[in-house]
Amino acid sequence: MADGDDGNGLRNVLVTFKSCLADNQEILMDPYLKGWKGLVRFLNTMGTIFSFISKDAVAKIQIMETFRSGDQKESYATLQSMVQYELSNSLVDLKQPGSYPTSGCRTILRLHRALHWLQLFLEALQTSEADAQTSVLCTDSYNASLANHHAWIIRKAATMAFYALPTRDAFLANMRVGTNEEAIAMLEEALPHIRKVYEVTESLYAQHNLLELP
Ligand SMILES: CCCCCCCC/C=C\CCCCCCCC(=O)N[C@@H](COP(=O)(O)O)[C@H](O)/C=C/CCCCCCCCCCCCC
Repeated sequence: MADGDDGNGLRNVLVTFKSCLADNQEILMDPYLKGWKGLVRFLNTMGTIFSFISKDAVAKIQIMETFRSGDQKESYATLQSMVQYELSNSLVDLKQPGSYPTSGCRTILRLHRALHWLQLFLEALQTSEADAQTSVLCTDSYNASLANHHAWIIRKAATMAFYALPTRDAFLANMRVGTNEEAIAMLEEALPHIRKVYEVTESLYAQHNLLELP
């Protein structure tokens, strides 16, 4: 099984985000990346039309995994230690693209924005009516989050791909956590942890003026 999925469907993937938060409120890098890997694995079950999205996510996960296995791996143990290390060593392009196009801060910012999309999408899915269209839920969540940071061509391609999403029933079944009711209950359980990870990261990035990294 790939990381982030032990064969019991999306429950284990989403619950991974619960283990991101250390006792000192820092965000642990390894479970954060493990959660993303599980999400990408789930996305890959939706069809090749989503490949361009999963490839970008995989590339970003790999950048971070390389940091986590390199000389400075301890500096990348948490999002907080990464920010501290990269800023104090001037390893981040703060205003315009330059010498550090794949800094950890920049790379995590892209995943962080995508986590906001995920939060909004899961909230919409959880509260939606049985006849709701997943493509509409996904488009609305995307437009309220990630789309604001994407070029026109990416927005167009993403919005087109969303039309290929399965019906709400098929989507919930694909999560492999039991009945629709059980899947919705699982979302309710996982969402507070995803929200918390998003909020702590948002606050960390805001505190260091990192929310608009090029
Ligand atoms: C119970 C529901 C579970 C839902 C599970 C969803 C699984 C989603 C898995 C992965 C999400 C993909 C994360 C994409 C990260 C995108 C990062 C990004 O913004 N990259 C752009 C900017 O990067 P730089 O150029 O600055 O390096 C890049 O341009 C993007 C390229 C690809 C297109 C990204 C579109 C993102 C749409 C996200 C919605 C995914 C829809 C999944 C539908 C289930």
